[in-house]
Amino acid sequence: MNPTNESASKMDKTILQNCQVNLSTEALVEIIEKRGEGTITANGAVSVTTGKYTGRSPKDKFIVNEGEAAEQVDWGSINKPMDKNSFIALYERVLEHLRAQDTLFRFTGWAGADTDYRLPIEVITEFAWHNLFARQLFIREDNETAGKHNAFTVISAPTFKANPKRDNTNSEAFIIISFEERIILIGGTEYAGEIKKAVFSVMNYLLPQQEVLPMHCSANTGASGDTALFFGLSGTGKTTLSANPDRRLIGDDEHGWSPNGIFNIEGGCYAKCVGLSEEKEPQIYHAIKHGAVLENVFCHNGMPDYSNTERTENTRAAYPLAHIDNSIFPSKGPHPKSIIFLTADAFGVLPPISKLTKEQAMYHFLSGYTSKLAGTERGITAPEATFSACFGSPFLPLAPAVYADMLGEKIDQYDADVYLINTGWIKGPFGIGERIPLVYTRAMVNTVLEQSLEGVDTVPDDYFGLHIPESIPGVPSQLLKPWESWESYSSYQVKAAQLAAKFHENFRTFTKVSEKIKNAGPVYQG
Ligand SMILES: Nc1ncnc2c1ncn2[C@@H]1O[C@H](COP(=O)(O)OP(=O)(O)O)[C@@H](O)[C@H]1O
Ligand SMILES: C=C(OP(=O)(O)O)C(=O)O
Ligand SMILES: [Mn+2]
Repeated sequence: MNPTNESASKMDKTILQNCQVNLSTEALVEIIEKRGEGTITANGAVSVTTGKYTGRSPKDKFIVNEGEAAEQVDWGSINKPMDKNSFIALYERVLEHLRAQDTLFRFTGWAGADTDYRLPIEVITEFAWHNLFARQLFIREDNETAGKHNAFTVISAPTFKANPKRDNTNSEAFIIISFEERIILIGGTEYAGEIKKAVFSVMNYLLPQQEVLPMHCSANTGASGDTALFFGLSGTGKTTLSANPDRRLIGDDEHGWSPNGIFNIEGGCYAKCVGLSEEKEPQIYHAIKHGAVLENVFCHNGMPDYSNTERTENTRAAYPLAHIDNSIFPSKGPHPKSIIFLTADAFGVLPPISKLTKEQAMYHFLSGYTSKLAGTERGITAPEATFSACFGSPFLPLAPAVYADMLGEKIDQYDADVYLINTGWIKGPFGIGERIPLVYTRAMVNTVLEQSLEGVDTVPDDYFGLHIPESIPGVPSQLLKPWESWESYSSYQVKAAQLAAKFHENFRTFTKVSEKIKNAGPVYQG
């Protein structure tokens, strides 16, 4: 069976005949320019804007309440149900809309770099640039056609606007997953991040059925095959910190952990561009070239201006892994030795680095304390403290405990060390000032990855019960102990107590967790 063939698709003939399939990067770039969808910047990338939706729109996301999913999904404010009839009616309307287009684009490929666990996907888009995005972000066809059946179909119809009253959506935008029909239906929004994160949500449902842990993390590996994972909610540094000239990149955002090791779900990266500079992030800076897609980046005379946040703070660059010179293909790696939880603390009280015990690791994974950064979700305009279970709750169709239990077993089985690294804000003389400088975070990460923290003395922290290393080469010691940046210990105490209370309050929702894990939270009880 030829995977690009119509027989591999569930889509109707009229639509398939209207699709240009798996066009080359060059052909897509040419079409994008010709159709006026985007312009070519001085560095050769395609530059597009996405109108009103410049970040994900979690309120517009639904899962169809049907079949097995009805039982399995952890329904609530994140996983909102849509009834099957509403879904089918809206799907038919979107198909009608697609049939009326002059041309459509179809990408066929895979999610999952491990051939044992990959999911066949097809992405049908109205816009050529969304197709280029899919080509760069997912895994392209190879000559193997084995397993290429029952593909999950992603439909991106941004110019179709829903009518909430008629269609039972929340707004004109919608992101709807049907596990039974194997369809992701996206409309009303042009933000390409919805496409990749919806596929990730699907993998978060399907992989645990195969005993594989899906993870919202980046991954890289050192010369000796020492793999590291970097978990973190959007904007905490997964992409930035996994790009490291001394280590090989596996992937920047979504991975599976199987009995074979780690595999990337994707074939490309989606980097935040705000404040991007050649000096601080050279690999990402140079990955933005012909074939890359820039989203909502302001350009002056064709020159990208990464400092401009006029359209959004959530400016993005999508490029294939091959644009990073030391990336691994196929993107797989051995079982991890080091696991880093990235958090961006906006209170200025969490230490920039601490080593976690096994119980603390479970506690912090379930808590997922961090800040939502401006722009990645609609309505977020300043850093906002949040608890996002497993550092990725918007993408988890199942209960957090499912993923946490799997992680705990794997940490035990492969004896991985777990660290909490805070890439958030530190107290300055005039308040919660700047973000911890990237050079220092990189120094901390490198120390962890070189296993150089073994045997280093630690200082306990009075509020969170964390173990803080006394010193790290290249990092001012004062920075390691957050209270030393405050004008007085008592002013630090006020904020630390507030945050500890938030941790406890949030953790009350995890009723089934063992006492040992419950007790691994902040030592300060209020
Ligand atoms: N200390 C730091 N550690 C990591 N990232 C930082 C730090 N300070 C500033 N940043 C910036 O924060 C952003 C992190 O975003 P990114 O790596 O894309 O996050 P993620 O991949 O987790 O969504 C980048 O724009 C990076 O330049
Ligand atoms: C693309 C996104 O995630 P991340 O910032 O984790 O790459 C997103 O949250 O829209
Ligand atoms: Mn990222």
